[in-house]
Amino acid sequence: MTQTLKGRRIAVVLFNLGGPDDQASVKPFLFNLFNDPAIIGLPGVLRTPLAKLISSRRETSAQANYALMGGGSPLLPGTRRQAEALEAELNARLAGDEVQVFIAMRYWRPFTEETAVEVAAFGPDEVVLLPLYPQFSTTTTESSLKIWNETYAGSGVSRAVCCYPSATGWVEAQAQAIGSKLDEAGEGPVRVLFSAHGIPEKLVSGKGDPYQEQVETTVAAVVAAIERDRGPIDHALCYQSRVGPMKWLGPSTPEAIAQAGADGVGVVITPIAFVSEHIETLVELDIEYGELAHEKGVSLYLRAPAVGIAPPFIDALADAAVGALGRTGVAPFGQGCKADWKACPYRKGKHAA
Ligand SMILES: C=CC1=C(C)c2cc3[nH]c(cc4nc(cc5[nH]c(cc1n2)c(C)c5CCC(=O)O)C(CCC(=O)O)=C4C)c(C)c3C=C
Ligand SMILES: [Fe+2]
Ligand SMILES: [Fe+2]
Repeated sequence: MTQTLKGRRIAVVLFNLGGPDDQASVKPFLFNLFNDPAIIGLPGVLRTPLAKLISSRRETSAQANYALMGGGSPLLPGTRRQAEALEAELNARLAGDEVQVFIAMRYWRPFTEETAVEVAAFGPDEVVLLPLYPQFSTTTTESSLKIWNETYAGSGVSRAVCCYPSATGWVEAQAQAIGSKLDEAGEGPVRVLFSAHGIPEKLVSGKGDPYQEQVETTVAAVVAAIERDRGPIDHALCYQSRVGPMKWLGPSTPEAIAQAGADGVGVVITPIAFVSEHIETLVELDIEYGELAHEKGVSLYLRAPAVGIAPPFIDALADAAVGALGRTGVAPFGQGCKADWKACPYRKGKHAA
């Protein structure tokens, strides 16, 4: 049902991971990440000392990687650009209402807890919780929404967007970015590698985390959009950024790059679970895996940019926010969906809105 009531104050909260803004904040950022029970599922008495240990051990190498991007993460500036574009789009679509878009980061500033206070001060009639993760994972979306639900004490009816793995604008933005790189690649044999951030396999098999299934949904939709325009493409899904000793989802992106070398095909690689540029794209995909591709004899290695503020993607976010505002009779997170997200009516093909 479409809302017709005008003059509402609408807060849209964008959730993302956050990243250190300078070299000094690398260690506390890593501590916050590894101290999250959604990342390390141990009781606090064990998790907190472990998080201290891991963040100390990783500090120097992580600082060196952030130094390659000027010292800190570009995630917040990129997210601010997305927030501005979305706010303009939503205020145009919902003329008569006042829409303000906020940013809530999980592990660094602006912290979700701080944003919850800011949103309360805005005094919204409606709150839309919109993760900048197209695919739901317990490690990302659920972790962010949990903190939000525990800390937000302001006004308004809150509705969460669970995920949007096959939303039209998201898929089109991906297909366009990859299509441009395929044009650049020219005539030789090329494989499109869809690289998603990995998670431990145990989260999928044990906890039923829907992330892998939703990443596969995105890949299938993007491949269909590309093939609609250009005919069949060679493609593979792989997972990057493994951390720690556990078995993660595979094949890993380094394995997929080595395979491309062995098969004698060039590579167009695209981040399929990130919507902006940050350490995982600018350092891991561009520098580390670029060097690996060279070592493995991959003759062509091109990387498609993250969708950022590509108009179809901003449209997809706006569609999701407007869809959530008009939602009645569907349990938002914090009620039915959070308690039992496997039963979420917005899972699978129904996430487009
Ligand atoms: C789809 C998005 C993401 C998932 C799923 C995810 C899971 C996950 N991540 C780690 C450990 C690290 N992630 C790090 C950086 C990082 N991760 C994401 C997104 C997802 N993570 C983003 C957007 C970023 C970039 C932040 C930035 O500063 O630019 C890092 C820090 C960087 C590094 O040292 O490599 C770690 C560590 C785990 C363990 C995990 C699932 C269990
Ligand atoms: Fe859901
Ligand atoms: Fe991560």
